[in-house]
Amino acid sequence: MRVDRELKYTYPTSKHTTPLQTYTSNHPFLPVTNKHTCTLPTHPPFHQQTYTFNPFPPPPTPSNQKTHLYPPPLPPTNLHIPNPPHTHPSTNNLHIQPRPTTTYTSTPSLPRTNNPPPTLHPHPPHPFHQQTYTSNTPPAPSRTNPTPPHPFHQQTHIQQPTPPSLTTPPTITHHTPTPPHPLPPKPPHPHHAPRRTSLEALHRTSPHTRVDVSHPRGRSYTYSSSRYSVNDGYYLKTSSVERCHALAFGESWHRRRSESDWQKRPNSKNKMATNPAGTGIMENITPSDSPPSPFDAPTSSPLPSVPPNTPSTPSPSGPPTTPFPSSGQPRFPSASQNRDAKMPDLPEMGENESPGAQRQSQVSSSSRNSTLLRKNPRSRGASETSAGRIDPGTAFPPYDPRFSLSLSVSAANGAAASQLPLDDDGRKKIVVLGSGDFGLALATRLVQANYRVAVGSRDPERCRSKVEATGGIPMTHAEALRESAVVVLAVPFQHTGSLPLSNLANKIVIDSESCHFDNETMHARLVLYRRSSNPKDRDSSGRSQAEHLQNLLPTARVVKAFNVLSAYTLSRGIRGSKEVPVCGDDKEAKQLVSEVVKDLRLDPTDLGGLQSAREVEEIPFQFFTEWKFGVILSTVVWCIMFVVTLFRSQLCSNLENMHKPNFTWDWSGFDGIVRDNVSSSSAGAALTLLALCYLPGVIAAYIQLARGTKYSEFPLWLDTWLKGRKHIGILMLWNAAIHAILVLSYSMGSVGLYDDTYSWRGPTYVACGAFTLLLAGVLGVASLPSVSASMTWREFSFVQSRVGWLVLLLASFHIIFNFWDGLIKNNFSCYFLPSIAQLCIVLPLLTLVLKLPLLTPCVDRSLTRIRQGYERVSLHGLTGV
Ligand SMILES: NC(=O)C1=CN([C@@H]2O[C@H](COP(=O)(O)OP(=O)(O)OC[C@H]3O[C@@H](n4cnc5c(N)ncnc54)[C@H](OP(=O)(O)O)[C@@H]3O)[C@@H](O)[C@H]2O)C=CC1
Ligand SMILES: [Cu+2]
Repeated sequence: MRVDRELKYTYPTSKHTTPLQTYTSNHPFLPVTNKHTCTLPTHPPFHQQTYTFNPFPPPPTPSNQKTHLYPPPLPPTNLHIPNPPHTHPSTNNLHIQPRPTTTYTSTPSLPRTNNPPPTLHPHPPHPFHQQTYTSNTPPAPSRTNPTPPHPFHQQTHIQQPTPPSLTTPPTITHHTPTPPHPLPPKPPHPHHAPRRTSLEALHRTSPHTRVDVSHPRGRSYTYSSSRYSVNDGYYLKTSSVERCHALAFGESWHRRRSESDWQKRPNSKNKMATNPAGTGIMENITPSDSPPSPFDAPTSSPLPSVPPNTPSTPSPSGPPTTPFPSSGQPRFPSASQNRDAKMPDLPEMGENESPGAQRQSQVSSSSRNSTLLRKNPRSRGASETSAGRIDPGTAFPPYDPRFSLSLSVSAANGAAASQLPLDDDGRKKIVVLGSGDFGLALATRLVQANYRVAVGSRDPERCRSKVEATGGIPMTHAEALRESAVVVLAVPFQHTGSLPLSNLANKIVIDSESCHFDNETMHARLVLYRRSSNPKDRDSSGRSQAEHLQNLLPTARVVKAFNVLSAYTLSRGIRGSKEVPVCGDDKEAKQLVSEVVKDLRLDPTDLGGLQSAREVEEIPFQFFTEWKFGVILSTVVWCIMFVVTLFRSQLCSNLENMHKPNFTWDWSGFDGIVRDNVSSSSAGAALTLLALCYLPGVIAAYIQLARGTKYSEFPLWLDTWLKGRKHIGILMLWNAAIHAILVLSYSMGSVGLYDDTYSWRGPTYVACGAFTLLLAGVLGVASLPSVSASMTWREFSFVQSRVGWLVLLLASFHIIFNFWDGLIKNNFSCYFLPSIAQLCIVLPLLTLVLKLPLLTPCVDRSLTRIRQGYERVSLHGLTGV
């Protein structure tokens, strides 16, 4: 008796869009038992499959001789056996024969188990029974071109991908069938969906790929070392990656800030959408740029998917992505990623225009750096390519939104770093040129890290004592350069020409210079660099010193590093970790320098190519760049409040009486300026700033809902606003604290809390104020990088979003209960100026009112889907399904 057996595995690949994928293979199983488990030894447990065997094994025939030791790559989540002749009409099944058939369909709605699938047919199929395998995909080929079936094995193969072989991992092909139903398929319940982390999927598709994951929040160094090894790859726990909306290949989830930026990386999105193994699994790795927001429904599948049939190339009409750096997070010409990766993108990593392989190597770097790179609004080109993605729903965004996720991937088979030469004692040898403050401080740290440091000087005898005090060895430049192939330049750039440059040929030269020490020169250079909005001009006029050095030393491999440190902190010993951006065009040299940085107990951050040095060199000279927006905003708000209180409390009474005879200026009211005006101005400013923390997220949500996609750019003002929320929040806390302190110190006695006029409102509003202050403090503390780094993403999101909204509500009640009557009434005195309570309650109420519709289930669901990558109308011209 011969039975041809086919197993058909159908499973959903995408939550919203997907056509079911069907894998069919012939398995002449042995009839040992009717239960057998095959496990792929090199894969995670979810590969375990259970097979049920037909008791009637077919003898090998020419058409049926393939032996598969391993099951197909993706296991059936369930085998669902409908009554053979009746299949649901909506599945577009093809029935060749109405005779007894065995139909295997996996349905996402059934719980996935490891139990053996049910017997293939309630009755053992007759060997000659024709078996028909149905698929949810249109079976046109089999209808039009039916291969004459073997007389004993009449079969209809609606889809027959290449069966898995023993040696090469099977590939999964994507089919883009007509959607069987006009409505998108219901997303599988998260518990039923196959649980694969993004990195597991990545690991499966590219098992020899190394994945570095850093935490989406906080400075990258916090998590830069968190790697979890699995087999020969790396993966991170589900929660970490999925919650962060991990990104594939560390790129492409960045938001594109401008057309020119987009043009710099025309293939970035393609890189994300097409995975190297061609398996399509990568679609589970979502380029979702925004971290989970308050609107992210917990019911969403852990891995939001991108519609597979959505072209990944953007429309030529404009930059398609959302504002985020997602993070997330990329401004560098080399780095992108993700997010943007934002991020984002990470979500917004450094993005470089450099194409191809160089770009790949930069990808890993770009994600990383971001914390150190403050966005300079004036230098949009290269720097802004790394735009981070921000979660509009979280009031205090991560320390650097470009870090919403930094996920970098680099090929593990890349060249290994060359080794530093060792001395007889096994110490690594390195050269420091220059015996100035920085050279000596660096030498000290290197010696502490068990390096043999040759300090090159124009006059070794003169600096001998200083150098020897560090543990270094004073030498002439030429002597020192014979010591090692790795040289740190600790000589001011303008004196580089007096060094024996020919001796630097073929060496790895670490340029530690930030900017010219000469203020005038430095200023000139920065102006030159920032003046032009055209990246081309900047390339020609604003080249970094590291690039100049590379031009000067064409055979050397220049790496920029250490410039963000100061001699002072180096010599005193840095507590904890410190991020040190490293950039250079030579990957191997960069890797080696990174090792040196690590040896000094610092955290190297790969920023990609040497061009990134343009921004790296400016880092030490940035001056509260990120705070600018928040400080200006809060100052303006506070001043408005103060002027209003000044008029209403002090000026108006005088101004209105000025025309009266015998008018004399009444100064009595001015006594309370510090006590009352400052207190109420601070209170009003605090409440307004709190609303301003949450308002942009609400506006962003409406924009996303209106556009039906998150892959479109927010207006610049909104983008700036979103990114400034953290600082606005901290300044809000500052104002609230001032108000609380002043009220407690001066006003408590005069408030009359327990007057009859206040009745229950007195204690209530005070309690609201107290809780507001307390919870606002929690918000502020949770936004500290060290604190947020210790929280999970969900905890962080909960605090910044849910608790934040609660604070806004309590603060509004604090005002409402206090000024119960005065909120509505206005006696229109004092030039129609509103009272401070009326003024400061407007924005909170507006924000709360706008937020309410977003909480309704249908709107919430739509928004959640959009933020998971669903596009109602794709930017690429296709309609999302
Ligand atoms: N100071 C700091 O905190 C930091 C400095 N840096 C960078 O490190 C570099 C050195 O800084 P720093 O040590 O503070 O500077 P210093 O002026 O203290 O030292 C510079 C050293 O360079 C050598 N030098 C000076 N003039 C010449 C010349 N004409 N030809 C050859 N060598 C010369 C001298 O060493 P000798 O007499 O032995 O030849 C001198 O000690 C700079 O590029 C700076 O940007 C980077 C980060 C922090
Ligand atoms: Cu108050």
